[in-house]
Amino acid sequence: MLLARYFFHRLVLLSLLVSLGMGGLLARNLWAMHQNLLDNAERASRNLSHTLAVGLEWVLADVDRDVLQMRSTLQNDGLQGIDAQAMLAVSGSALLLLDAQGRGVRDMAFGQEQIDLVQRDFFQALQRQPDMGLAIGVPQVLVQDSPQVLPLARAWQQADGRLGGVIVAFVPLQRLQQWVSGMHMAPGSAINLIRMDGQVLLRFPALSALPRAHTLAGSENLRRYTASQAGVFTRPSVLDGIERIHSFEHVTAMPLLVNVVQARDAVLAPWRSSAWTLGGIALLLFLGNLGLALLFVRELERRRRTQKALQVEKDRMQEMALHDPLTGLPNRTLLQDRIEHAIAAAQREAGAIGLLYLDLDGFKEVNDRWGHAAGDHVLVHIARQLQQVARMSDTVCRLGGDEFVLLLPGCTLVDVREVIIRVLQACATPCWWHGENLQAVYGVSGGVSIYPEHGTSFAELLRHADTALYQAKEAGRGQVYYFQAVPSY
Ligand SMILES: Nc1nc2c(ncn2[C@@H]2O[C@H](COP(=O)(O)OP(=O)(O)OP(=O)(O)O)[C@@H](O)[C@H]2O)c(=O)[nH]1
Repeated sequence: MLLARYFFHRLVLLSLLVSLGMGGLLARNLWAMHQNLLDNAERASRNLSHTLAVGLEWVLADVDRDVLQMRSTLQNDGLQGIDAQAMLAVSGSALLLLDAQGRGVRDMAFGQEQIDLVQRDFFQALQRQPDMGLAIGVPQVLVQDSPQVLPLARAWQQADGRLGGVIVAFVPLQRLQQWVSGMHMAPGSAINLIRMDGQVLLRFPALSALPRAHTLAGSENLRRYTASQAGVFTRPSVLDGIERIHSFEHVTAMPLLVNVVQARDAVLAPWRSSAWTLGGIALLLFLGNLGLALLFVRELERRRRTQKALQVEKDRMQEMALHDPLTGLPNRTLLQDRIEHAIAAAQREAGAIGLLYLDLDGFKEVNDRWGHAAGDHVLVHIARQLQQVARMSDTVCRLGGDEFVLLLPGCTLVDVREVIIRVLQACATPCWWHGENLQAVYGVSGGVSIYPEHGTSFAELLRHADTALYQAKEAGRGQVYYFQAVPSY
């Protein structure tokens, strides 16, 4: 409950607000870092895929030029136009001429005329659709124990339009691999060479789990790859479902594209560790801040309580200093203060003040017969009676012992008579003590002085009222005298 009250203290709320502000700022910066990292990764991937696409185009277009050159010779001059020298590929790749049945007609690399490639994917594709242009096969081994090659093939047609055969160039895979082999790839990142139909031709670094005929055909990723010349997007990979940043670019004039994929998790790994560290520090600062604010508020509360207790004590002391502890009536000190204020007011307004000095008769006997407690009871009873007859502006005071004073501002010599009657009646009311009426034993005598007739100061008025009281007692008790010993009732 107390903690809940502390919690809603302005200081704590302020500290929460400051902490929230700082937290917001930190979150904003972390978010900016996060976005920067992704942007940088995208930019780096885009640059890399662009460089690779341009480089591949440069190499493969060279090879394709050789193929095109041979096709034009074949179509113009037929087979006899091909001599050994003419078949030397300028690009340095091996060239092979297949007849319409996929058998080797002439080759510059292997010197094998009996080679049969009818089952190879590129040959079958061209056989089905001779006008498809450049066909690119999956990396393959041409003859046993030779290194893997990437086939680039085109059909040539005879004068009558029939398929004359296929010219195929083999680009050693090693030649392509050596470009990328020096690159350092982060975990989960890869470079892929993909045919437009979705067939993955090459992947670096090679995945041991990569299926031989891994194809993206029919996937959303392939749809995006083929929808534009180049681009970047983030999606799970087809192969393993890991979320990756995909940057791709088409190899100009080839049914090929290059993509660079980076695992989003790996890209964000350094950010994540910074975020945890900064988040942890921010949380500690937040808790520290909150803790300090709570401690501070608790200290403030403690001081406030102490001050309140001190004030209560001070008020109590003041009350004790100005009031009678038995009856709670103002004491002599407060009476003096009130009279002086009343005199000042009366002087300003030419008003009057009555002072009625009362002393119980036979009070000692009450004490003697029934004990001090009974005496106290009588004193409290008289105090209450006097308070009841007094007006709001009057002051009933206990001077000490069995002496009471009534300060009656605005009360003239004429008015005081009525007050005296009421006071004497009030004091005559029964005062019961264990079934006995103590009032049968005591009575009351009084003396009156009036401002300004009988005095203009507290001391003078009190003294004269006391004198009148003395005279009343002398005259036989149970009566009230005005000063100058004129009996009033
Ligand atoms: N119970 C009680 N008695 C008190 C207190 N203060 C003074 N007294 C007693 O009050 C009495 C006052 O004395 P007196 O005024 O001579 O008593 P009295 O019998 O009224 O005499 P007269 O005034 O001459 O009629 C004394 O016995 C005091 O001890 C008090 O606070 N409580």
